[in-house]
Amino acid sequence: MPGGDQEPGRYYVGVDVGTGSVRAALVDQRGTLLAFADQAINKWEPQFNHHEQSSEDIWAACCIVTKKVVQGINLNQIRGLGFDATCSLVVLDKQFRPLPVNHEGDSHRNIIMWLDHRAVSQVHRINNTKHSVLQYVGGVMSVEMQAPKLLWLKENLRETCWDKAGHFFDLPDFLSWKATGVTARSLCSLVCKWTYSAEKGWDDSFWKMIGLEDFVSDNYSKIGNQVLPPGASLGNGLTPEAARDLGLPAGIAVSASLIDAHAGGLGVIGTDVRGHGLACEGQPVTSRLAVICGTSSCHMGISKDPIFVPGVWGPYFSAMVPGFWLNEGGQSVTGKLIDHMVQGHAAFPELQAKATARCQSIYAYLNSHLDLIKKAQPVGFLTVDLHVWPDFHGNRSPLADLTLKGMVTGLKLSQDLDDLAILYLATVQAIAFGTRFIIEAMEAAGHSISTLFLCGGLSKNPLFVQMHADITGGHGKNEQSWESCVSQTRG
Ligand SMILES: Nc1ncnc2c1ncn2[C@@H]1O[C@H](COP(=O)(O)OP(=O)(O)O)[C@@H](O)[C@H]1O
Ligand SMILES: O=C(CO)[C@H](O)[C@H](O)COP(=O)(O)O
Repeated sequence: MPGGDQEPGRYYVGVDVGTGSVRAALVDQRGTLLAFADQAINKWEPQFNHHEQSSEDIWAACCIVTKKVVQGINLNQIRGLGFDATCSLVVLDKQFRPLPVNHEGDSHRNIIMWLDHRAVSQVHRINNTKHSVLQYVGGVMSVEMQAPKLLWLKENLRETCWDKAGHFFDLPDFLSWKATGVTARSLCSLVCKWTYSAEKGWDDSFWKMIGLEDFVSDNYSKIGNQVLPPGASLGNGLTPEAARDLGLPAGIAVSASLIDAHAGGLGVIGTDVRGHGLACEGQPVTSRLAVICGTSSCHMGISKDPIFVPGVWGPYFSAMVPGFWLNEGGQSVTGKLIDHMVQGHAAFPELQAKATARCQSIYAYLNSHLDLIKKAQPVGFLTVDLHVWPDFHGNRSPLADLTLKGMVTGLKLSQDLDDLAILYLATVQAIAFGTRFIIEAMEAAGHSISTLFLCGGLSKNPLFVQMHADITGGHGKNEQSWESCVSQTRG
């Protein structure tokens, strides 16, 4: 029986909502993974830089994967359920029905996704205020945070959305509300994406200064005036309605949520490394950097005292590890960029056909193709005259410049599979240099990092992991002192 020694098994269900899919895991009381399921979710891009999703669609996917992982177990032994998700903005009316976040008036699409860059004018105006809350987001607010998106809705969809809205949720908090009926928000989402302070709460002057005084006058009821630490038990647990949807018994404990990157960071940063000869063994946990790499990459470093890193989000108190400050560096597109480069190349159909013939993923095929063409030289040398600048969706950290664009130099007229493989390698290397750039900024501000812990979909790619180890390893230090571990807690 899963989970069992002599004592009856106790089970826990975790639901992870990424950008491209929803995953559920069933674990026992020791954290052993017993079952896993995933389900793709829909995304819409009605205009360039507008990215939308549907909260109903995402909830339905959560129900499908949860039902799958609990198949065949005694449901009465399930003790808890928790959610993490991307920090996308969910909009509901006063009766908790979806509202459109688009000009088409399609209320099914009621989520502005985290990577949506529609609120450029709004975020420039917010940054021009130089308000003191901006110190806690790296000095510059990102267009991917919630305040500029809310202002965009007020300025662009006043009648169809803003005036009717009753609730604006971060997606992780939407999911815990949907499961329990409790509208309390997680400290994780409010601190990291909404300018809430763990110590001082909301800052009225910020919302008034940016033209969203509406929230102050109704005591923040639409964006959250009850805040709980991640992991806190919500209300009376799973409601009968949500229990029916998910195929679980009513009343199971449901915890306040985490943002997906923070759940991944929490999952890997405390890893027991004894006996692996890693640089961080016996060192404080603050010498570790969790890198959560999926559609994007998030670089999570913690400290005992607040550290202000220009262009790196935070410091956020208790937003990931209780009692520690968090700095969060990030690259807005990494997995998405690799997919974009590979799928857009003229040799992509040939790659697909060859990978399928060998029953391999395209990335496993590309990695073995690079091994073949590198001959005796190290694989990294294949890109001596081909270089990629990876900011195709702006630079989240440490430049904090959403206007930046991508670049490729060194292109030739040929477009065969060798060219595709080398372009893929150059893209992976560029992303790894981006990580190094972020670490350098964090170290210049006071962090001291010796070991990277990778998780997420890209950590399944050995080339991605190796390039991160090689490229961050020489970073002004003893070459031997840097290492990368891979721990797959997600995806
Ligand atoms: N086995 C693999 N090898 C290489 N890349 C992978 C593999 N599995 C997933 N990926 C890449 O990881 C990214 C998705 O990671 P994931 O953690 O699922 O993302 P998200 O949480 O954003 O939905 C995609 O770009 C995908 O191509
Ligand atoms: O901003 C975030 C975390 O702070 C987003 O949730 C994240 O970048 C999207 O995550 P993923 O790449 O795993 O889908």
